Amino acid sequence: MQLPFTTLSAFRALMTEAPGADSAASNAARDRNGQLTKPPGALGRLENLAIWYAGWRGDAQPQINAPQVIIFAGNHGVCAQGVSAFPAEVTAQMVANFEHGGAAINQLAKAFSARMDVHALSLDTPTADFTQAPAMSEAELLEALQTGWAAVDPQADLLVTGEMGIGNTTAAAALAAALFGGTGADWAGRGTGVDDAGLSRKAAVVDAGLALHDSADPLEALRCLGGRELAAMAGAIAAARHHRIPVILDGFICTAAAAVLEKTHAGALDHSVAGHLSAEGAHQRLLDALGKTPLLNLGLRLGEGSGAALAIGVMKGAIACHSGMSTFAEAGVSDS
Ligand SMILES: O=C(O)c1ccc[n+]([C@@H]2O[C@H](COP(=O)([O-])O)[C@@H](O)[C@H]2O)c1
Ligand SMILES: Cc1cc2nc[nH]c2cc1C
Repeated sequence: MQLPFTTLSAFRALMTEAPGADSAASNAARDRNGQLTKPPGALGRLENLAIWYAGWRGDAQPQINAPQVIIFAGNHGVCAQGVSAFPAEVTAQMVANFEHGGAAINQLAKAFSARMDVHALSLDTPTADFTQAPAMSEAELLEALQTGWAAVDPQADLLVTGEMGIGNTTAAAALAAALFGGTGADWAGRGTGVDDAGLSRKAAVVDAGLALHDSADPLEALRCLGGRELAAMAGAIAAARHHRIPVILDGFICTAAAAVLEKTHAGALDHSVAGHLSAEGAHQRLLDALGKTPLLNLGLRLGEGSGAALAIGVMKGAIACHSGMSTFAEAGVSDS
């Protein structure tokens, strides 16, 4: 596949040139929504979701036939600081589990008839410990962005990006702090389940990373504090915008990765909806900073795209109603 960018500056430029929604399609969808056999507004958020989706697809009466779930995996040097309840080997072990169909996301993707792809990014070469050095070189960041971009099927009509990476809630917390301000204590959470001492350690590790790196530029923050799977998610979400594929964001790590795009170019996440609110403490703060309201709040803190995959069902429901319902005139129902 021919990639549209081979440098970080070309990636930045692509973001500024990215297409917007088709306002004729969203206006026609809004008009159709007003004629469907229900009291005005009775389908709640489903109504605006359908109009939003129609705008991005350029079709006032769209279908969802080809959702894609992509899981990116990466390893993190910052695990050396004792920031996770699990050992780093679990990342590769879970990739094998994804490949054999045994993880939660395999079942959720199947339940909503989504294609699922798994991309492990250089698991044998973890990123550098960001308390000591930038997590990635520019070349490594570029490669991960490109992997993410190329992973998106241009024919998909809905995208979920998920991740697997022991230690990545620490990377995501550091990234969120660099993008939105605040300290480690504001953004660190329990991840896979660290105890109180682990939580304080994570906050201090984030503060050490913030003190070491000049991360005023969002892509530079991603390079210094993030990780390969975060960069790949950012690349995939940017590619989805390029192809006008709506995106459902997953939990804390996915949202932090996506936030890099929004901070690089305001409006870059207009094609994205927050699938769920993770139980990871700072996810609400992150969604607030992005102005996104999650579709679901089920107490999940798994990652691997699970909350977003569940929200495929909500999106499918919204589109089934919008595109399949009869209008008052068609059904012979009195509209007032
Ligand atoms: O998506 C979330 O909000 C989320 C919250 C807590 C943990 N996780 C998952 O757990 C792993 C990171 O946790 P940790 O404790 O190793 O930083 C990683 O594989 C994530 O997919 C994910
Ligand atoms: C077992 C396990 C499964 C996961 N899936 C996503 N992150 C995870 C972290 C752990 C530890």
